[in-house]
Amino acid sequence: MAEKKVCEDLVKERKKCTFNVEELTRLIDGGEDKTMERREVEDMVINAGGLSTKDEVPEEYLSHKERYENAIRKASRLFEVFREYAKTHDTTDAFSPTNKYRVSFGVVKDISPFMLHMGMFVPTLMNQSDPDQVAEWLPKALSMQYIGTYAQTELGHGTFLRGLETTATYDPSTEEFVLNSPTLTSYKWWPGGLAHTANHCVVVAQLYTKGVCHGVHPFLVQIRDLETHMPLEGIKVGEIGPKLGFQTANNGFLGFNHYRIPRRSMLMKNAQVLKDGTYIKSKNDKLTYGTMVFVRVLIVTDLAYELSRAGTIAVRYSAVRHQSQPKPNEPEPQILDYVTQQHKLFIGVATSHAFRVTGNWLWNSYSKVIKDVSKGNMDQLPELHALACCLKAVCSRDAAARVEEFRLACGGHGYMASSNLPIINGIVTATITYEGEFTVLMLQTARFLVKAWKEATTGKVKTPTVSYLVEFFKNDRVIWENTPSTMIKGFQAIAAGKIRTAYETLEKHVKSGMDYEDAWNSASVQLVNASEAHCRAILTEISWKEMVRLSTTVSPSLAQVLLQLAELYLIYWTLEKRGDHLMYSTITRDDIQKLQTRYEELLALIRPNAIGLVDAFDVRDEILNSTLGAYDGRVYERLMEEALKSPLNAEPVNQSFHKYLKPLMLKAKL
Ligand SMILES: CCCCC/C=C\C/C=C\C/C=C\CCC(=O)SCCNC(=O)CCNC(=O)[C@H](O)C(C)(C)COP(=O)(O)OP(=O)(O)OC[C@H]1O[C@@H](n2cnc3c(N)ncnc32)[C@H](O)[C@@H]1OP(=O)(O)O
Ligand SMILES: Cc1cc2nc3c(=O)[nH]c(=O)nc-3n(C[C@H](O)[C@H](O)[C@H](O)COP(=O)(O)OP(=O)(O)OC[C@H]3O[C@@H](n4cnc5c(N)ncnc54)[C@H](O)[C@@H]3O)c2cc1C
Repeated sequence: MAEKKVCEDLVKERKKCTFNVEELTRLIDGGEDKTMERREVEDMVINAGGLSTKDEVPEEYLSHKERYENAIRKASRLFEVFREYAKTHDTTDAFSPTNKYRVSFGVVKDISPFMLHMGMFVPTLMNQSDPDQVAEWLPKALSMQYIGTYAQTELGHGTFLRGLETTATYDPSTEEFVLNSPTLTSYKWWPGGLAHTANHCVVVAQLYTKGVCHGVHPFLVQIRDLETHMPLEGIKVGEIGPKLGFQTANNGFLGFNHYRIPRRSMLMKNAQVLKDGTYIKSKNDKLTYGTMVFVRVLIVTDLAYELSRAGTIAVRYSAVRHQSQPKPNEPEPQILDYVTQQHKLFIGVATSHAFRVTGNWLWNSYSKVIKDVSKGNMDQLPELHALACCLKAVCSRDAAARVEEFRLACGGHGYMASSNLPIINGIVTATITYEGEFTVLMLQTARFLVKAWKEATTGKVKTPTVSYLVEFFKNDRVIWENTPSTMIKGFQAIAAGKIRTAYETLEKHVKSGMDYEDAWNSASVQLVNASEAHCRAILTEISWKEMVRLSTTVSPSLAQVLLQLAELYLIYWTLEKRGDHLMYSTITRDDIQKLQTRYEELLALIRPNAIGLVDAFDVRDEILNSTLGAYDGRVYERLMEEALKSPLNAEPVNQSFHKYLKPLMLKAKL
């Protein structure tokens, strides 16, 4: 088939670009070799038989059941393709931010029913099992003989893990654990793939041995027969029903009726139960929560990727869409030329870069701390936990806001399922809740910050990410200059100031006679604000420093663009938080006006590169799945082509006319 022509607007936009798009793509991927490899994987998947979505009825028209079956068919075929690839390639980076397997969105549009298998089941087996268990289970999980999920949340409790009700009681006479769901609220509820996909799962349950409860621990549990896939006796399993998004994730429920599993089914890297029922404690009981920390860390770079998908759609559409006539007798401008539109779009693009570089930095910190933990050194674990919590929470909330802004920037067409913005919205919004709910994670970081504040009052802090607190003691009002380093110092002063205020409020409540827990609750709005401010201080500092560092590794033309994006991100947030800056620095109305002017200058400087910037994200049309965002910009043609796929358009008159409308019309005549 002849290549369809690229829309003239996009041809012109691409000519305006001042930097080498391919150079930026390689930087985003982490190097030329990574870009080549990613493209190789994408070509392999897109061209593999049985995976193309091109000529299919769009999945939104399928029933709930058909949609799941379609997702399973494709996810299975995709796995086969990857299995072939893994025979000759190193695939370990599937568990790192540079993972090249995001191509799966080109196969299953929404969430794959295998997401939890690769995202949490396999990592938990790898990181929580002892070496013998890893040797036995991991090959089976990696080859999909064991299809798994991570079953922790229950109907009654998701946040409060110590409150989980599922029990695993050790019976030394048979050397087995007895799993039981004593109440309705103890049923597992939510795990992805649990409903009809998984035959195994990691179950988090309260461990009882010798009549003593030792808290929650992970167990590997078979739930379905490997031949027939029937639920095993003592297992009640099913699907929880439609949700806002995640339609093909196959989220399920699970109950146990005195269901027996062998002693060695407990994941025993950290804690153990011996044959006689003796309990050996973990060096640190929070190691059981390790998979959650791992996923929270990965979510930050994944959000950057989702922003790159949504941004590509909205920016390309904005270059193709013309609307209104500000100047009489002149053509309608591209909506991308409206400065308000640039304000909606460019901060989303800049945020994608800020999250990617901060996410990579967080991943490096995580890898270092986990290495230390494996040698028995847990010193940095609290700081890592505090960082992962607030970054996951704030980035997911910001990303959801940015995706919504991208959708709004596409006007009515952004509301179409065929734009793919609604599905991306559903995927991103879910991250605010799963893997630790927003407020709950912010309060975890606040616990750390309160301790850090107490430490800082002695003039020293042990952890580098809060060293700014000591600076604040010397000078609690930053002397303002409109420079990046002052803006960063400003965010640190705001964080320190808000931590101090929250801490003082907490102390005041305690001194007034409140229990610490009640005082904490009373101060919790301020504590969440303090966590947010701390996170903004981290995001602004790390994203700026990383972008500056990267700019020294690329050509001058690209360096200029990277610095513009980094500055835009800093100024955007300085302006957003101008009230806070007024409290903790000498910033003046005049400084703020100058920053606003600079912000608008940056929008104008970025404008010619808008299409180049999203082209550099290099999200293929097959992965973008969007009528509005395709590389060729044939927006209207695609919207019509997709509309014509509606089953309602298969016949000129729908039968409901004869059944309902006609009788209604006839009655009107009487
Ligand atoms: C955009 C697409 C993204 C794609 C991402 C990629 C892959 C994704 C794959 C799968 C994800 C898909 C679906 C999601 C699946 C799930 O949601 S799984 C379920 C997740 N559940 C949670 O996250 C539960 C949240 N709750 C908790 O983590 C804990 O219960 C709690 C809130 C932290 C409280 O725990 P508790 O035991 O009560 O602790 P307490 O508050 O008393 O604190 C005690 C001290 O322990 C410290 N601590 C707590 N957690 C950790 C930890 N993980 N590591 C280190 N330390 C920890 C805490 O700070 C306290 O310290 P103090 O010194 O006492 O202050
Ligand atoms: C799409 C999706 C996929 C998921 N996949 C999985 C999965 O695969 N496996 C799995 O085990 N789980 C999964 N979950 C469950 C998820 O991890 C939990 O829903 C999440 O951790 C939040 O817990 P919760 O639902 O109990 O919320 P709740 O804790 O009940 O939250 C409700 C409200 O109460 C507030 N609140 C609760 N505790 C406190 C507190 N201490 N202080 C202040 N406010 C508080 C919260 O801020 C929130 O506003 C999934 C959830 C979703 C939405």
